Amino acid sequence: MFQYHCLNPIAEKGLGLFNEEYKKSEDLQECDAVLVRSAKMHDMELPESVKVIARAGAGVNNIPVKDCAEKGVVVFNTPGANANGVKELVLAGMLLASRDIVGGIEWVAKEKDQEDIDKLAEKQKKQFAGCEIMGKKLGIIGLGAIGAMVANAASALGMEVYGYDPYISIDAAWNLSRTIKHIKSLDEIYSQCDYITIHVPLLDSTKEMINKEALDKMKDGVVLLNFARDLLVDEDALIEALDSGKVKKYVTDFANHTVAGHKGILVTPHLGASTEESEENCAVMAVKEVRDFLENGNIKNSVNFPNCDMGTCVAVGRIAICHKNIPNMISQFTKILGAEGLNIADMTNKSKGEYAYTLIDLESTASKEALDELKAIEGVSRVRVVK
Ligand SMILES: NC(=O)c1ccc[n+]([C@@H]2O[C@H](COP(=O)([O-])OP(=O)(O)OC[C@H]3O[C@@H](n4cnc5c(N)ncnc54)[C@H](O)[C@@H]3O)[C@@H](O)[C@H]2O)c1
Ligand SMILES: O=C(O)CC[C@@H](O)C(=O)O
Repeated sequence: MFQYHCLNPIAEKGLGLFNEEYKKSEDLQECDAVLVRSAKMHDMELPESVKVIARAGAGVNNIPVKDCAEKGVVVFNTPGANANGVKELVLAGMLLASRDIVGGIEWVAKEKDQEDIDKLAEKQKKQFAGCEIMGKKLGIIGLGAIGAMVANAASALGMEVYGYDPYISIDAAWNLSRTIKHIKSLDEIYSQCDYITIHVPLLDSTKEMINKEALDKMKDGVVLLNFARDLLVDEDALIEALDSGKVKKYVTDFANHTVAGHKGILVTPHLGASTEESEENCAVMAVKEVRDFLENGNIKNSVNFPNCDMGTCVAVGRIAICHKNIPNMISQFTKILGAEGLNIADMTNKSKGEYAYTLIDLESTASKEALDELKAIEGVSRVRVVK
């Protein structure tokens, strides 16, 4: 029996995929798995029982990913599962920034009791007029799941799309429309584009990448959209650029005291992935990842351990070892198992950066002593009997 705990509400369509072998628990103690959306986990004390965290979403900046790797806790996310939801809101954001739709709707609501509201509307509407996005230049920073979808959709709407992503995956590149201009320098995006949208993860290297220097290089009257993370933008510098007229509108999905209520800023309350479809897609993917990991030891879409798949175990036993990616680990594992007369039926070892993962199928059951010896190897963070 496995236990899981949800730190945020997770769509029932996903949780329904847990079978009778799983129990939802109201507290973390004794849990094998944690499911999370945006809850901040950096200061959370995780019990030793937690082996896996699944982020039902893309960004993992709310999770101490490296600390988890050190403790042998595998962290998953759900790449692409909410990308369409975000893409649609980005398109809406561009339209809201281009036409004063919000101002117009608010005006009608305010004047609703005017007898001649229809005539008044025709007179007043010029104050809400705007511009079209067709023919405008859109710069996209980050062409992953969301950026690539935004690029293709904006291109289909007649925008001239400039894309910048020095680390683009082959899959994302294949999915991009041929109309997207491949841009190799951010300066070109800044100097050419009327709209700029950012779709990169929040990392030390991307924090405040949109700063005063970047803003100064942008075209006068640029519209900036941020549906990725607020800390990617130096929002004090942004406010200055807005107040000076350099930036026409800032559309952000992240409410905070700097942006909320400020003229020229449209703020949504982190709604990018808040659609029925995205919430369900993320929950379904997260639960499948957790189940395959807990039941088979397989890893797919982890952000701190490598992909590793040995299917369902048909041997007598399977053990999973989280460890450092350093020399001499496999030989130490096989020495301990060999000394106990355990024959290895199958084995996989994969690495990702500093960390590695080994799955070993055995023709007989490993003793507690052998497991303890494996755990005691320097660089091993967790040994788990999967079967
Ligand atoms: N508003 C929301 O509700 C919401 C929903 C989903 C994701 N997000 C945010 O959006 C981000 C992107 O999501 P995604 O699903 O597209 O992720 P993704 O991993 O598919 O794409 C990120 C892309 O950014 C690129 N990148 C990384 N560093 C870069 C840099 N310095 N310059 C240019 N490109 C760089 C990567 O190569 C990758 O292609 C997430 O990390 C998350 O923070 C927000
Ligand atoms: O769970 C959410 O609503 C937001 C998810 C989003 O920020 C993400 O990074 O995927």
